[in-house]
Amino acid sequence: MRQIALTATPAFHALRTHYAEAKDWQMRELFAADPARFSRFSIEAAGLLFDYSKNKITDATMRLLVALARERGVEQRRNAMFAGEKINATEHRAVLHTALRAPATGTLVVDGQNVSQEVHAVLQRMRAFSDRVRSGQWLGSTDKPITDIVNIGIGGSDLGPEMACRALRPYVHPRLRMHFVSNADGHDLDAVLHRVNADTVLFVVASKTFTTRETMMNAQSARSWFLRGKKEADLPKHFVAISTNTAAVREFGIDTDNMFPFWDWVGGRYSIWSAIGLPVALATGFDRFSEFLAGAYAMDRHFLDAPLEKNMPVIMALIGVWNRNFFGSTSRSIAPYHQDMNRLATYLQQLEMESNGKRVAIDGTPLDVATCPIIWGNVGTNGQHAYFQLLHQGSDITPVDFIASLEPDHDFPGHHAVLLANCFAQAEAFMKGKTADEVRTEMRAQNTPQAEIEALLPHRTFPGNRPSNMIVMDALTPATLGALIALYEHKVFVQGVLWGINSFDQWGVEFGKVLAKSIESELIGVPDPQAHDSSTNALIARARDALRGS
Ligand SMILES: O=P(O)(O)OC[C@H]1O[C@H](O)[C@H](O)[C@@H](O)[C@@H]1O
Repeated sequence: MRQIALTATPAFHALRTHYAEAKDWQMRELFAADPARFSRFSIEAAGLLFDYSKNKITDATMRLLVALARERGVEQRRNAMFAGEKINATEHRAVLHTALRAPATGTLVVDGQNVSQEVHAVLQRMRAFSDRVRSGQWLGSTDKPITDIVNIGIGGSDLGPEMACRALRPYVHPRLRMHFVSNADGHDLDAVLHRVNADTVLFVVASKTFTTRETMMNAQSARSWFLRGKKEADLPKHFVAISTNTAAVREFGIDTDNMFPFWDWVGGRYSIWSAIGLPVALATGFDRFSEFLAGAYAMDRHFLDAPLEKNMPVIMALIGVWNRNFFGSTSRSIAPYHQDMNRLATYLQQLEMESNGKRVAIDGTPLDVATCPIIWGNVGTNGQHAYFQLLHQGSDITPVDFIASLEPDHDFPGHHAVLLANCFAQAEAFMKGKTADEVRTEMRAQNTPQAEIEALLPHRTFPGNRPSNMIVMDALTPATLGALIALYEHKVFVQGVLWGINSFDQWGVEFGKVLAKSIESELIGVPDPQAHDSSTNALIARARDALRGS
């Protein structure tokens, strides 16, 4: 079915007209004119405060943006997703990661499956298994408790569990060390295997398809390493699998009793809530994992129940579209002011860019608007000393998502006030900038000679008027982390609906994989110069020489 292009909607036209005026607004003036701006443009839900007042918006902007969301059918699409309709049209699949965090009381039937019953049956198995490992009842082949858990997976089967295990570091069991191996590069596995002992290690092989080359290779190599000093019969105590593909797990040699299933209606980048979250349950305990799910569920309820005008994911999505499609921002920087969130930006890269990095609409027609911006970032304070220069004074305007947690989980005096001060100051500085007059006054107070003041003026002024969002939580807990991730998931969903794309496929990833397969066979077998350009041929020839020599 053909759908109307975003740019053809009346709401988009109205926004274009509005933008002609908005493009010259100065946020400083907007703040000065309205003392209630913060309360007007902030929302609280599911333990998060979302302050979007430092964007170039007014009430009129928000009315037009919300009208756009209505015109694009955000509410209907949202309801269709939650109801299990096959909204992933190119793969004929439902999109039901929200069912993974819903309470056991509901019934949701998809293709004759009672989804909620199956979800909770697997959760119970995860609870039993993680309890046994954590309590030391699950013993390795020499009757010792597990000390090291090695998750082998990539993409959605790696980024979520690693991000969450790091973010929830204070909750991790003191006996357990968590490791994550994803790269086909053998150095990744090598580094981890040097740090673990075959008697006390548990490998979690995580792959939705159980065919992903990197993961299968790492799992095979881990298995061979293990069998150097152990017997096949020892494997079940040290290898478990998470997958949707039972046959492939069995073929790999993992007992399907030690397999935790999930389903094709869970996209890889949305799978942290499924059995893919097992490392999180192992590390922090099943009760904490349940709180993580409950935090996400609280955000789901908010997304379902709150009117669009006060709906955090909807507003966040609309602000993103306003910056992307009207102000032309090409990237968004993620700046968590929390060291334990140091994998968040990487996680969000997959969530956002694999979901919305598309250039055709769901009906296959080319889009005439830009879609997902480039997502990047790092923990805020470290970013300040690396790339914030560009954010303040560079030629591109990059909106920033600041994320702060008010209560620390350590007792070093002074640190947290410094951290929060930096976070809030950066957001203020992006908004306010520093005018030439302010620089002059400041430099005169430092007795700088007039000629030097004038020479340095262009370098020391800040244009400001640069947008940012601020997300604040009381503390980084399993629940607030769950709510935060669900917030971003729903934001991505709403943006997909606004742009009219399918956020749930990833055909773009396949092409390189197929080419790699044919080059791999040429590197170790017979080269086929007809198949490539001169650059690729030369690179293959060079690598063949090196591989022969090694
Ligand atoms: O879990 P797996 O089937 O091994 O897939 C791992 C990853 O592989 C692909 O590259 C997809 O683009 C990702 O969405 C997925 O998360």
